[in-house]
This record gives sequence, structure tokens and C-alpha cells, in this order.
Amino acid sequence: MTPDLIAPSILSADFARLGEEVDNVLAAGADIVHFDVMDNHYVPNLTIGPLVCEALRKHGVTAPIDVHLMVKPVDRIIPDFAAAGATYITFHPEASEHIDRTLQLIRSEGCKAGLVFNPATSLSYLDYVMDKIDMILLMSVNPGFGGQSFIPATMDKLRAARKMIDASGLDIRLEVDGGVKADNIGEIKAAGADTFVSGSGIFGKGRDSDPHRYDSIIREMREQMDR
Ligand SMILES: O=C(CO)[C@@H](O)[C@H](O)COP(=O)(O)O
Ligand SMILES: [Fe+2]
Repeated sequence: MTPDLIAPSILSADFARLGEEVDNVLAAGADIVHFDVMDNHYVPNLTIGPLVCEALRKHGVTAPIDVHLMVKPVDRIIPDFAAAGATYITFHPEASEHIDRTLQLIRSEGCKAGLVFNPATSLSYLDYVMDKIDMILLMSVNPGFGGQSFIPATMDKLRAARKMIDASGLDIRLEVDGGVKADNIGEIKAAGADTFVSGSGIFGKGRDSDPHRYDSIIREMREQMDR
């Protein structure tokens, strides 16, 4: 049985106090840090690199770090993220010339490997690489920005991906990313997800110094998942 993981996307955190934000959201009960890497080439936005991942590790973050690469090309940056302390490294199949080789590269660097599926991307990319995958990430928004609305068609894709994983008998996490909130996380879990990325749904807009500001939202998400 794969335990459910809540993965706050730090894209929506207050970057002026990133270490504190990550400490607080993990202390509130979140499980894994979702680390969105954007290159303003594969997606129309630019964010963070291995330096920030390394800084979180030096700050003392011991929780898994789930690096979501929205970059093209992909391979060059993988060893740097592995050295910086990434736990999972996922990438979009459209961004790699050789998907099988990129998956093998991630594992050879000591990280868990995953493929990321945009809303319109077919799950058929999985057909010949399921044995090289530790995580399937389904985008429920088009990649590039936080704060977007969940795309309802993701639910059917989620059920299909869950069937593929169960039929494979392999230990593969099924993560959903984009527009996940307390009011839809229960339905997303029921459709088959076990790992839940939420950025604006957790960090919200407000900036305040209360170290317990994330306790209630994480608790509410758990309650919704356990219903
Ligand atoms: O990868 C991405 C966006 O491309 C996501 O991880 C977002 O950062 C999720 O943000 P919310 O939709 O939860 O606000
Ligand atoms: Fe992401």
C-alpha cells in the first residue's frame, strides 16, 4: 500500500523566506517538497535551479525533494540536481530526445525517475518504460504557472494511469499537479492518485510570520483524503 503524500509546490512560497516556509509546511505535516524548475524555453516562465535545492539541503531539509523539470533539453541538468540533493527527478517526455536513456540517467545518478504528462499528452509514452519509472506525474493544468484551475479531464486520465500501475504490479507513485485544493483532493484521491502537489492551495497569497499558518490547511487536506 503506497502511503498518501502531500507535496507543497514551493513555486507559491515566499522566496524571501524559503527555508522557513519549507520548515513550516513540513512541520505542519506535509511530506515531500515539490520543486518546480522552469527554463523559459520549454515553458514560458523562469524559476529555480540546483543551487536552491542545495541551499534547502544545507538549511537542513531532510524531507524528499521532488524535482519537476519543465526544461528542454533535460539530460544536462540531471547530474547537478542529483548532486544538489534531489530525491525524485521527473521530466516531460516531449523535452527528451531519448526518454529511456533519460530515465536510466536519473536512476544512475541515484535518484528516483518519473515522467510528467501534460493535460494533452498521451499515457502511451509509458508503454515500453514502466520498469524504469518510480513516479508518474499527471499535470492537471498546463505547465508554467501556479494558481491555475484544475482541468476536469484529468480525472479520466488519472483512472487510466491507476489501472496501468495496478496492472504492472510495480511500485510507482501516481502524482497529480496543478489546481489541487482541499475541496478537490478527496475526489482526486478517489480517482487513484497517491501524491498530491499543491502550491497556491497551501501557500495561498498571504505572507505572514505565523509559523503555524499551514497547520489547518494540511490538516484539512488530510481529512478530505481520509473521508
Ligand atoms: O508544475 C507546476 C506548474 O507548472 C505546479 O507544480 C504548480 O506550481 C502547482 O501550483 P498550484 O496549481 O497548486 O497553485
Ligand atoms: Fe510541478
